[in-house]
Amino acid sequence: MPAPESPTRSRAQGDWHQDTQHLPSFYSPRTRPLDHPDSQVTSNPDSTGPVRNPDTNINIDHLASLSSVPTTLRHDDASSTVQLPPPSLLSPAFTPPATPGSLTPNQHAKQDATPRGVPVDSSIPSGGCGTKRPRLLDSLPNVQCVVRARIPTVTGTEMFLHLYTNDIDNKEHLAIVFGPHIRSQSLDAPQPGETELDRMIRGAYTGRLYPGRTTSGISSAQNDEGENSSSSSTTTTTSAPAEESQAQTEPPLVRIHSECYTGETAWSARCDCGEQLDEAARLMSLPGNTSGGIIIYLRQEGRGIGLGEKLKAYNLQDLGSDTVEANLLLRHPADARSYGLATAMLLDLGQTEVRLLTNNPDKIRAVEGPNREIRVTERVAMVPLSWKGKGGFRSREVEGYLKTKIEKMGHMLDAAIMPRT
Ligand SMILES: Nc1nc2c(ncn2[C@@H]2O[C@H](COP(=O)(O)OP(=O)(O)OP(=O)(O)O)[C@@H](O)[C@H]2O)c(=O)[nH]1
Repeated sequence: MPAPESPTRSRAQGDWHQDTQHLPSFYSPRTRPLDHPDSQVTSNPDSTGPVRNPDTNINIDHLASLSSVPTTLRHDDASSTVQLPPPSLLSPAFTPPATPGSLTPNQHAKQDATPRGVPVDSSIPSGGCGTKRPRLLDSLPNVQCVVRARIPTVTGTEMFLHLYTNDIDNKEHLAIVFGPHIRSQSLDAPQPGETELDRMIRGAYTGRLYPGRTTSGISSAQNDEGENSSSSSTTTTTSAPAEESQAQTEPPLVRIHSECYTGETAWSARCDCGEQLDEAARLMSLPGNTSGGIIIYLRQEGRGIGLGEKLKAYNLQDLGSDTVEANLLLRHPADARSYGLATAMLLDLGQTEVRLLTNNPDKIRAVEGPNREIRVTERVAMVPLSWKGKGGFRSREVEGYLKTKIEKMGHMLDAAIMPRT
């Protein structure tokens, strides 16, 4: 949310700077072979052959030993020889820098201007989304918004928090909605036998609640028809007031965000997740952004491996692996996430075109759905604030994390604009 500067996040910058001045800006921790004396990681004792990651069929032992081979580079402006991260067996092909969507726009003309995006088209190879095809489900999951509530934020902006259930997991996924015109069809659908108070309690009302309000503002015609009422999004009519049904001039800004307890709650400087969440909310709240915004907050902690496994991955990172290698060493895919729920939630919120805040090409294609139910018309890059000289934080860990995302996961961020130490 247009969240205030976290004191702890700011403090990390100073501490880090003292500790890491000697490191090159693109420093990325290297792995050690699994049999390194300092390593706590052991190769599979029961196995006589090489250990392979089930998803990638990559020989993990081989990967670890390859990663210890140094590559050297001499900076033009530095006299010391420094080591680059290891070459990767996993790197997807880079998007050529000149293709649409591959640029990293990092200048905003005015503080309150809407963020600049670049057009993308996932249907063509040169469309700025790489060439990898994510695995998609044949059909989208069913989602239901069960409750929504107004949340005034500490910066004065208001948003509506929508809580969803679905038919593929039992987690509470969220949509954080900025702007009064974006409404959930499944929430607004009248439910059999409910009263006006019931509707207001679950958030299916127009405008604002106030003490003594007695009607939800949404037509109860279908409700009155009794038994035939359904929560299906397609059969509902609502009577939203004029300001809520105003036409959108352009697609809303959308961020598909995956849960990160460490980065969002525990002040971690290992990743930029907390900053990205704050920045997405700030951009969506800018006065110049009249098309509103949606943060789809998916409960796929640790790129889908869960918090416990992510913490193990952090220990492996402290032992020298990068973020991809750590996942593979734990026998997980580099990225275990899916985005079908996000697609279904966006459709429920009435969106078929979005401007997506991301650097991740996989996300663009995946959120569009198996039949391109949604179209990502623009990509708005999430450039770390410290790269733009606009605050944020720096740490050796986050720079290694971002560098690995660029080099191994095809993230569309221009490493050349990463500030040097
Ligand atoms: N396994 C693992 N997960 C991590 C690590 N650091 C952060 N994460 C998780 O990575 C996810 C961050 O994903 P997003 O914020 O959606 O970002 P992204 O897919 O990297 O792409 P962007 O849209 O460009 O930000 C969260 O689920 C974090 O918990 C790590 O070192 N290992």
